[in-house]
Amino acid sequence: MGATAVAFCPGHISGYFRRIEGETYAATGSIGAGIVVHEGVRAEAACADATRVTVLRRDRSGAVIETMTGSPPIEYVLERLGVTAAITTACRLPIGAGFGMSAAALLAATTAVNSACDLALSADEVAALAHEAEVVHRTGLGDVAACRGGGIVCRKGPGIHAEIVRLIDPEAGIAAVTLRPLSTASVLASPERMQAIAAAFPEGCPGSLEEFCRLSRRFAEKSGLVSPDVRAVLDACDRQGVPASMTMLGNGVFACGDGADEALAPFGEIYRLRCAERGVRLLEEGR
Ligand SMILES: Nc1ncnc2c1ncn2[C@@H]1O[C@H](COP(=O)(O)OP(=O)(O)OP(=O)(O)O)[C@@H](O)[C@H]1O
Ligand SMILES: CC(C)(CO)[C@@H](O)C(=O)[O-]
Repeated sequence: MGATAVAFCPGHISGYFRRIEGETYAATGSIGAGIVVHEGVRAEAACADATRVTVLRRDRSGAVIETMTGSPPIEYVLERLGVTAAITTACRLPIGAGFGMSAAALLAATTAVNSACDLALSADEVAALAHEAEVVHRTGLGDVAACRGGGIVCRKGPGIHAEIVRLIDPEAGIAAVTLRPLSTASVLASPERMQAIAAAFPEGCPGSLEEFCRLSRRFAEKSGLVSPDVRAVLDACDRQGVPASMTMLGNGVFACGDGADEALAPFGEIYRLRCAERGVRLLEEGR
């Protein structure tokens, strides 16, 4: 085992997006809006003789509830860097539920490996690699760009260098539930779905959490992505006058403002999330 490092990256709930296809990975991604949330992925890395990635899910109290081995996008980054490392990621939010866990895991793991293995990559180089891995593995398009910082974000171009408007509002809180996982790759690989998504894209950036919820809902309705079980949750929110939309891309719902908890309570475990003020960061370095 070599040196170790720990990094954290917040998650990101995408409310609406449009894919942008470029000539390179860097020019490929999405535009759209989302909210960076205070919960995310913590990654611990140690430079080692062989690569091993362990993925942990924890419950509210911190106890491990699921352990998985391997993460193709993270392994891709290590290969591109020509290093081997032992990496453990841990998150409380579910994977495949539209909380951007793949991007958060990639940014946190790459940041930790950069330090543990003394690679001296810049923050831009770390993010470019994480973004490339997302595009190659179809696990996301705009989440890496979003969770480099905090806020309610509006991405105006694809990739990590495009303009991003960030509305940092620590008071902005949402509640979310997830019904079952939805593979991001399965949606991104479907030309019909991508066409409906492109046609549903609303112009403009949200000026508030409330507007973000409203634009997201308009997009969700037009996109054809709302499944019957997501519809039942949205109907319940509508009946109670709580703005809500679908987590992109997961079979889940996020609801904004007063009454959000009560509206979502019958449908499963509620994740109470605050708008994050900061993005990915290194937490610890050890020799
Ligand atoms: N916490 C994590 N640690 C390591 N790898 C992860 C983690 N979360 C996701 N991944 C990798 O990303 C793959 C696909 O994730 P997927 O894009 O479906 O989920 P997500 O990013 O949580 O959801 P979404 O993109 O809809 O927000 C997983 O199979 C895994 O390889
Ligand atoms: C494609 C996507 C919805 C998956 O989470 C997200 O990466 C985005 O908004 O580009």
